[in-house]
Amino acid sequence: MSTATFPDSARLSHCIDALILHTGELARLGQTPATSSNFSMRLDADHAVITVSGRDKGRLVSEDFMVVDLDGRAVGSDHRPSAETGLHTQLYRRFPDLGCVLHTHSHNQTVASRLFARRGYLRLAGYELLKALAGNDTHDTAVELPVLPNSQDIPALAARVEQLLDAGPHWGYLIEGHGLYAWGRDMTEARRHLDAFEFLLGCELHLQRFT
Ligand SMILES: CSC[C@@H](O)[C@@H](O)C(=O)COP(=O)(O)O
Ligand SMILES: [Zn+2]
Repeated sequence: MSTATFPDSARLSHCIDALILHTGELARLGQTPATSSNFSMRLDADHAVITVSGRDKGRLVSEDFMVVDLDGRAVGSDHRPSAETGLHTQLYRRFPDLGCVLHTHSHNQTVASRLFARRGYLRLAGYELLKALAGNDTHDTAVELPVLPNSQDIPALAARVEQLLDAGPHWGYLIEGHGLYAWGRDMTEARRHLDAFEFLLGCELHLQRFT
């Protein structure tokens, strides 16, 4: 989109640059197959910039982004925002200091989401990398990564997310047979959370071979 369409065009331009850089990296890591995945950053108290629906996330250019309000309505664009916009905007509404939401469909995320769906969560314990999750300062802890049933009904899925957020602090969640949502106060933190979960899911799947 033209950055001139949003009052704080410098902020919009900065966010689009960061999103293009990180989505390209994640695509090259194989985490955004077949146009899957979606990405957003907060612009201000009432707006976010998010990927247009259906675009190849490995080849994004500025025209593949659009502004939405925090109810998911397009602002200054005729494009359709990500089909999962509601899962982004609910997080921005709930957490005023949240700055970035990343959603990917890696192999590890998809396989783990199926393996642990019945239990409803994946327990990650004793890993040094748990310190990558904001607020954790020791390996000697356990974090539960929730696994929600998949649904094409995004408001219903968002309601399930609200329930799990009510229950305690989270840095992300899996959706069964689908992928991972991770978030942070800015792109750096959201990316660190996503990368930590991706690595830890790989470890847990590897360990499964020995149990
Ligand atoms: C191409 S299948 C994946 C989609 O159904 C969806 O889960 C997804 O992640 C991307 O949807 P999008 O509307 O492009 O944001
Ligand atoms: Zn998805």
